[in-house]
Amino acid sequence: MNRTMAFVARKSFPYEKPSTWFPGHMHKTLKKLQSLSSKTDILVEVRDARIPLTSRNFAVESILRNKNRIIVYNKCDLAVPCEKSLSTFRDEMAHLQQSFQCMQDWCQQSQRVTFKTVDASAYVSSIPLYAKKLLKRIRNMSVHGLTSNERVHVYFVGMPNTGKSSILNSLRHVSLRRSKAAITGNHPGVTKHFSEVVRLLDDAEVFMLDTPGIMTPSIAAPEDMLKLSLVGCVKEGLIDSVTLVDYLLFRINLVDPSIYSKWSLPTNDVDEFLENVAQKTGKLSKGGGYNDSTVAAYILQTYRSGKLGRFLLDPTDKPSVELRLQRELIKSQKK
Ligand SMILES: Nc1nc2c(ncn2[C@@H]2O[C@H](COP(=O)(O)OP(=O)(O)OP(=O)(O)O)[C@@H](O)[C@H]2O)c(=O)[nH]1
Repeated sequence: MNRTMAFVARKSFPYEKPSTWFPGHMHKTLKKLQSLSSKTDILVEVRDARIPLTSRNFAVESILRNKNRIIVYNKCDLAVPCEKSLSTFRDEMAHLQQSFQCMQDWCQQSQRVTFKTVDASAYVSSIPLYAKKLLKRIRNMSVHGLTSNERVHVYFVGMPNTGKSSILNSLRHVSLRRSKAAITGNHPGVTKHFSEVVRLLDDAEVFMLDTPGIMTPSIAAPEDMLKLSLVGCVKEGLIDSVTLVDYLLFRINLVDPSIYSKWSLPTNDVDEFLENVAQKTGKLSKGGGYNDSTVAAYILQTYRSGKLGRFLLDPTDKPSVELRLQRELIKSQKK
């Protein structure tokens, strides 16, 4: 039997560090979001489609629950390989939404709080069709809540680097043909303050605001930090890059080890993997050594640009989702 056929992937990845990343500007943002009171405001919550559960910020759930909310699963181009799987993804997200709804119904009965309609959609910020659909949703929601000259503010909220500013820019471009209003960047924490108010519609008083990305003050499970770091929601360097590549290797092996066949035979050994990648990409020194951080950074960059498999890092089956929501509930009650 050859090595590829005999390969057995690891079943678990032990990781116990319960750290989070919650600098001062996130704390301020959380407080400011808490003070928003207008009934007509709309919150567009941007999540990363690769981690639909982990990029759900349970710390802001209590803030968002009385608001008109649209959930956007952005970066679908990095999470699902083709249009066919996009429709499966949409079904999975609809199912997820039902689970969230069940939890909300439970909270509603036990804690006497109310939730407004939540609308969820898949998104890719560079595709105008998605922007047009989102624009239509926002228009319907705003016009519904408007009286004469009342203003509607649309806030873009979510974890760092999920694409909030990019979505704001794409909407503005599609609606008004205007150029970028928000600064974007390929690392987390680019937006540090609430942005200026910018117009979204020219025939109604609907305006948009970008807000800084916020993480949760504590995390529901230690593995969350690995996932958030892998997709780039967390500051670079917080988790060692070789550990991240090891986790990525673990996750790819569960999906399909042939994803990295151009570099290496299937392996569970991160050192062997790094060495093979270094060799195949010309990163070995004359003496045969390699810099593991440089090779790890290259692998992470390849994954983040969608060139190393497109798959979800969160399980979306019913028992996993329920377990996840229970954990979140316990965490948010402990605060
Ligand atoms: N592949 C892909 N990349 C995207 C998408 N949307 C945004 N990006 C990229 O993701 C990175 C982060 O985008 P931003 O719009 O700055 O994200 P943000 O949520 O405003 O970031 P913070 O300021 O950290 O809160 C940028 O490099 C964007 O080009 C998408 O749909 N697909």
